[in-house]
Amino acid sequence: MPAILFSSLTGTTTMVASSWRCLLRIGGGRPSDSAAPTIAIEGDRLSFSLVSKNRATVEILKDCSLRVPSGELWMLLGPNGCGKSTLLQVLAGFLKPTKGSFHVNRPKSFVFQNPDHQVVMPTVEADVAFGLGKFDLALDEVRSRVSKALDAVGMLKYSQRPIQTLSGGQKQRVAIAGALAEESKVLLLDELTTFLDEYDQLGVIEAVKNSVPGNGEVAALWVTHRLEELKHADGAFYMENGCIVMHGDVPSVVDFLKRKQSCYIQHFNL
Ligand SMILES: Nc1ncnc2c1ncn2[C@@H]1O[C@H](COP(=O)(O)OP(=O)(O)OP(=O)(O)O)[C@@H](O)[C@H]1O
Repeated sequence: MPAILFSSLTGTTTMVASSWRCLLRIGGGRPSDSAAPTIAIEGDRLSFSLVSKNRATVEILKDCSLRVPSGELWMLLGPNGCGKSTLLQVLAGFLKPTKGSFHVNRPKSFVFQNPDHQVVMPTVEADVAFGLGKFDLALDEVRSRVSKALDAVGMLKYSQRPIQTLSGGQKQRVAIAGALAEESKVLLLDELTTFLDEYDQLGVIEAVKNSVPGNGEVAALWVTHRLEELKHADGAFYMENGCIVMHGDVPSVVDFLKRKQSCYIQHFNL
């Protein structure tokens, strides 16, 4: 653990925060030396069910198949309650699918919706360095990774700032920087902009776009209900009632959604 960065912490704080952070950065082992496959996220006929209190089986995901290539940002769209977050949690490994299989390149990181659930350390720099403690890196390497990651999300000039003075969007960007510092190959992003104002939304979108450079190894799957964010993606999946009913490049998905909207308007004679 980089002692200089964490000198203000007590051992107790570090231990508690460390076990908590395991939830965010999943499988943070060293990246594999083998060449990364072209597909970073792959799900094959994933289903997920729960048994309700009255012992009825509730199907939340039904036969969901998806593929996200390395170097691309894809969005997962759909109405409230259609299963987007559940699918993301299955891909993160938080939930075990009832049927189907999946592969997600590692290390993979999950960034939660609430910015206050992302950050655990007193300063920006310490928070980004936090997950690197397990790698036994030289201090120069830690510093270099932290600076590079903060630069990618546009937060380098805030490196010494106390975390609690940041806006929600800035906290999200610090969380993304933490994942990049660990050289995460996959970012699973759950409705990052829900609690943010317009300015912070744009900052987070820019941060994600910089983190997923076109020909790079990092892929991201972003759950959103904001259609205006679609224009930043390389492609999207559209879900309804637990199923992926459409996927494709952004123009095809936009066209599909416009046609859906106009059918709806005609149906209800609006
Ligand atoms: N633990 C649970 N017990 C019972 N039902 C659940 C549970 N988790 C999710 N659900 C149900 O599964 C469905 C899908 O939930 P999920 O949160 O994945 O949807 P979502 O598309 O992400 O919704 P939103 O856009 O509102 O966040 C919802 O109907 C939800 O109520």
